[in-house]
Amino acid sequence: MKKFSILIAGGGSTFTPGIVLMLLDNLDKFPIRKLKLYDIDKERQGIIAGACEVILREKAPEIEFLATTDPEEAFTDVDFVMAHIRVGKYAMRELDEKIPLKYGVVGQETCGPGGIAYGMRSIGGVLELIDYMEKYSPNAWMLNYSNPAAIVAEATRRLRPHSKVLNICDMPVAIEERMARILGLKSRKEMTVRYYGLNHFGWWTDIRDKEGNDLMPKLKEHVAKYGYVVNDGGDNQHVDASWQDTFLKARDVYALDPGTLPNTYLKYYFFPDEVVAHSNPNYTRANEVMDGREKFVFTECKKIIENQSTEGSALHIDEHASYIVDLARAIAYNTHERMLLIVENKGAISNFDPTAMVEIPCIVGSNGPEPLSIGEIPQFQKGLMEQQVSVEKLVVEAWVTKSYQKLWQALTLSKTVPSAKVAKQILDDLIEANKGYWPELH
Ligand SMILES: NC(=O)c1ccc[n+]([C@@H]2O[C@H](COP(=O)([O-])OP(=O)(O)OC[C@H]3O[C@@H](n4cnc5c(N)ncnc54)[C@H](O)[C@@H]3O)[C@@H](O)[C@H]2O)c1
Ligand SMILES: O=P(O)(O)OC[C@H]1O[C@H](O[C@H]2[C@H](O)[C@@H](O)[C@@H](O)O[C@@H]2CO)[C@H](O)[C@@H](O)[C@@H]1O
Ligand SMILES: [Mn+2]
Repeated sequence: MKKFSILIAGGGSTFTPGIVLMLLDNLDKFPIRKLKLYDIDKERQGIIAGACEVILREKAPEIEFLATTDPEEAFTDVDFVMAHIRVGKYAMRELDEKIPLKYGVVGQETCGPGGIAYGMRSIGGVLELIDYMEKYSPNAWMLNYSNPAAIVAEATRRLRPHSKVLNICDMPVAIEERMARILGLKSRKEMTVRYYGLNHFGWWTDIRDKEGNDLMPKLKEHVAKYGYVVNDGGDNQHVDASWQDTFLKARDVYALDPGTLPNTYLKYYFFPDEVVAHSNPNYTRANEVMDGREKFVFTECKKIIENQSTEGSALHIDEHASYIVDLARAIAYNTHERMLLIVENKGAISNFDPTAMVEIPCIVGSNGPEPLSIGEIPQFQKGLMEQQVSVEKLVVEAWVTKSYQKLWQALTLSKTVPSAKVAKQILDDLIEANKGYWPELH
């Protein structure tokens, strides 16, 4: 069996140890000969890498391991690049969230002005990774889950149309795991789903078991009462109260269109006033993550380094992330797995912009994804998606042409922003905050 060489780009990510543990747990399905980490922050990556080195020594000493900030060393002899970079790190996420809140607007990592600001930072970073990959390992595939995935995907479509990049998000995976729990199934893989939308902006229209039985009625009954909150508390990644609020709020999001089941992120577009009212402008999700996941992961990694052992470590396998192995296997072994990916519409949603990057089921094989046909979508979803996809396209246009005007239009068009005046105030603050990260706009 062929063994693969994997590069994790954004090696210093809080998700890296969980993903490495997950990869090691799946070696029988996806054998690895080399595992490399790449980041531009040597110090941050060094802590994660120090722990990963110990983990590998204990669990799979045969795998060659390397952490580097040198692109050539990182990207040479690689089969898959797993990309999860956060350009500007949590310090900039904090500003993305706090600046809009100053003006009474949703402050969120990937939605509204925060997502737009993050997009303007991420495009260059992700394109750079693609270029390194194509220079040093032209046969490799990039599995990209760097956010904001919608804007990044539009940028890759427009600026690197022939690159082997697959854009994917794990929010539907996390929700489907909850659905499986609600239904009493062992795994989300017992369900076959139909879903469409944009990234962090979509709906399930049909969910069946392998015999073809309709599972939507039971799920709807649950979601109408409890959203996606599950009795057993769910998974270990979403214990924070803010995530529980989001899963519960799906109940109200669902009420808007009881014919479908919604992605949790729609709450930021349907209930922005409530989201703002419940936000603390001085302590946002970025602060929660820095005080929670980041502190936890880095403390645990430092302990492992100090002890040169994982004994007693609280780091856990990121089981959610096994969708990444499914995706890599689909390419490597031509499995034809059915997965939700962010791909160019090209008529799959027949009454929607063919050039939009949409999140829909695809059959994935060695040649990449083959999107399934969705057909016509209703007026409500179509209207929402047209507005949102225009925001995403305008951001990429603004980045390419360095246009202040286009970015102002993007902010004004976002459903989360009340007026052009507020859009301009937020934009001017964001420009100041993002100096050195965004292209200079004129
Ligand atoms: N698509 C999804 O569903 C999904 C799910 C979870 C996380 N994510 C994304 O994964 C990423 C990592 O999240 P995190 O919370 O662990 O962030 P993090 O800040 O802990 O890690 C990101 C790392 O990226 C590095 N980085 C920044 N710019 C870089 C560049 N140009 N080249 C190489 N490395 C660079 C940083 O130095 C940092 O170490 C984010 O983009 C996040 O939004 C996506
Ligand atoms: O606020 P954060 O940084 O905790 O989460 C933001 C991300 O939320 C989603 O990812 C979840 C994912 O759904 C879950 O399976 C697990 O891996 O945790 C992730 C982080 O909580 C979303 O899909 C991402 O795009 C966001 O970045
Ligand atoms: Mn996501």
